[in-house]
Amino acid sequence: MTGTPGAAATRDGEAPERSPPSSPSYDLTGKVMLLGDSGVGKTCFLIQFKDGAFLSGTFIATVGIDFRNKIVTVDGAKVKLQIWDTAGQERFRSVTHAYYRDAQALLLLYDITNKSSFDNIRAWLTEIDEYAQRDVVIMLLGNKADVSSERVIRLEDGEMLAREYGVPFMETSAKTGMNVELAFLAIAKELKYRAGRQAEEPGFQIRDYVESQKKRPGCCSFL
Ligand SMILES: Nc1nc2c(ncn2[C@@H]2O[C@H](COP(=O)(O)OP(=O)(O)OP(=O)(O)O)[C@@H](O)[C@H]2O)c(=O)[nH]1
Repeated sequence: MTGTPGAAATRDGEAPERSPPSSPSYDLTGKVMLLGDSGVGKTCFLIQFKDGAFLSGTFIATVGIDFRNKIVTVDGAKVKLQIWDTAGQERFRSVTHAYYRDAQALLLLYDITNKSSFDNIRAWLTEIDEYAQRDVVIMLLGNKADVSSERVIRLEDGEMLAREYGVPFMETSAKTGMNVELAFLAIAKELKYRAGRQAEEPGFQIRDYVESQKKRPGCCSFL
């Protein structure tokens, strides 16, 4: 929601590229980018994860790029996630392209109440193919699952698209918090698995993990 074009904000009072301190309070770090059309809820998704709060009211589009850090614990390891919130508006694309190559994971959001945000997912995936690392972790998220009365994209449509591209998928709500933490935890688990991967180890499968953990819209009392 805030930021300066072409420059990374330092909201946490910490420069994003600064080297870790001599005895870091985490075991590994990972860069995660939030992508998707303007208004799908990327900033709210990040704030819900970081602060457990939902920003309602006037929509203020992100300018350029912004970031927040959060440390999560997975399987006994502390993973510091450096999360980049990008501007969805077309005019900021050249700014965000520069950040793709450093990202280990991408959360690609559409809005279940906005058909064009879903239709544009293919274009986002083409862009990812062009600018991101080959082995980047991608997760597709259908956000605003709390607004069932305005839904235009069915759960099955999201599932089908994700299957086509071989990526994990969930519907989420930055408002209620549904599946928000799970999305980041799954990414952190995948990054931890990759960092310590042993040839003989049975592989961690992020899609299986997400399928086993996710909540479906309407399933839960907090919706
Ligand atoms: N009901 C509901 N509203 C949401 C949700 N997430 C975001 N919103 C609303 O959607 C609007 C856009 O949210 P943002 O998080 O600013 O969208 P964005 O994707 O960051 O937009 P850009 O910064 O332009 O890329 C705001 O009015 C939010 O309050 C959600 O899960 N449920």
